[in-house]
Formats: sequence, C-alpha cells, structure tokens
Amino acid sequence: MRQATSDRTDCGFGQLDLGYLSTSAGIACLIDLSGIGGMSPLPCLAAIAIMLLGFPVSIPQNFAASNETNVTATLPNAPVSPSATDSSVVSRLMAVIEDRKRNPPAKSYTTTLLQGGVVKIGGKIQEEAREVVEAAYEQGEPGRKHVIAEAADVVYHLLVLLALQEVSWAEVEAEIARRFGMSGLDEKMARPPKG
Ligand SMILES: N=c1c2ncn([C@@H]3O[C@H](COP(=O)(O)OP(=O)(O)OP(=O)(O)O)[C@@H](O)[C@H]3O)c2ncn1[C@@H]1O[C@H](COP(=O)(O)O)[C@@H](O)[C@H]1O
Repeated sequence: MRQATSDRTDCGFGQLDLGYLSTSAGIACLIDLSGIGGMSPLPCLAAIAIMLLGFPVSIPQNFAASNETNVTATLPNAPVSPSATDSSVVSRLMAVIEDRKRNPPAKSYTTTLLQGGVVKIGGKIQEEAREVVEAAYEQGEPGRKHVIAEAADVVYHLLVLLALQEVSWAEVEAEIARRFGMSGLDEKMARPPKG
C-alpha cells in the first residue's frame, strides 16, 4: 500500500466560493443601508444574512466555466454532468502510464506491471480491491484515510490495465458520462431478457 502523503485530496473540482461574493455584496449593502446608495432593501438583507451565516455554497469550476443551463450545481453534491474532456489528475496519471508503455524506463514499477501482463496487473487489482474493502471495515479517521490510500492503489492499477489493453481514460470517462443520470435499476430493467 502506498502511504497517503496529504490530508487533502484535490479532485480537480475547483471551487468558486460564493461566500466571498456574498461578503462583498453584504458589505456593499451595509454601506447602502446606511443611506449612501439607492439599493433595494430585500436583496441587501439576504446578502447580509448570507454573509453573516457564512452560507456554504459553492459552484464546481467546470460548471461556472461552462454554458450548461440544466445543472443544479449550486447545491453541494448535486449531480453535475461531467465532460469527457475534463483534465484531471487521473488523466495526467494515465498520460504518465501511457508514456511508460511507449518509453519504458529501466527503473519503473509501471513498466514491471506492464511486462507482467494481465496476470500480474489483474492480480494486483484483485489484491488492492480486497484491501480497500478491508479498509472500509476500519473505524474512524484512520479507517477513512486507509480507504483513500487503497482506493488510489486500485485506480492506479486499473489505469495500468487500461493502458495495457489500449483503452484510453477518455473512453472510460465517455462511458461514465453516457450513463450519467441513468439509474442502475432502470438500466437493468431495460435490458433484454437473458436466454
Ligand atoms: N500512482 C502510483 C502508484 N500507486 C501505487 N503504486 C505502487 O503500487 C505498489 C503496490 O503497492 P502494495 O504495497 O500493495 O504492493 P507491494 O509493494 O508489492 O507490497 P506487498 O504486495 O508485498 O504488500 C507500490 O509499490 C506502490 O508504490 C504506484 N506507483 C506509481 N504511481 C504513479 O505512477 C507514476 C510512475 O511510476 P513508475 O512507473 O514507478 O515510475 C508515479 O510517478 C506515480 O504518479
């Protein structure tokens, strides 16, 4: 297991914090309510309330930067249609792995895996998958951190298998995007009967 080196994982989901915006608006309104400007009181009071409560609202960066209109992205954990072209740390890792395949250095764990083929990589994926499940039974923050570390191991080894099989990460992302918003239960019901 590779040890976690940071308490915080950047998932490439940059945040535009509305707290800053509401604070600015709130300060402007406080000045305004003191009689200097001509702003409407209701929006002002709302902005001040948000400012004082520190309302935890954020917009995913990819939403803020896009023109999509059908996304309820102002709610934390709201589903956001992913773009298959988003650059992410996973994409960057995949690029490193693909480069290892094209130009194998003498000293590289990835190269060792690729040389071992499906047997070696598949064995590691199974091992890491078992370890992440075992970690999920561990309690508290140490258990949670262990899950993160083991999950990263699973993802890394899975990417190596994809590279071996000439499958790009973009293709997997496209498949994930295609499934977006489709319940697994509905998808199963829509399948033709077996046999
Ligand atoms: N993300 C990873 C990554 N995650 C896990 N691992 C390695 O995966 C191995 C599996 O861990 P385990 O402890 O489960 O396996 P093990 O070391 O054989 O130990 P046991 O099975 O004996 O317990 C460890 O050696 C980890 O260091 C990784 N090795 C490489 N990368 C990335 O791949 C890049 C290229 O690596 P190299 O190809 O080695 O240069 C690196 O810069 C990293 O960005």
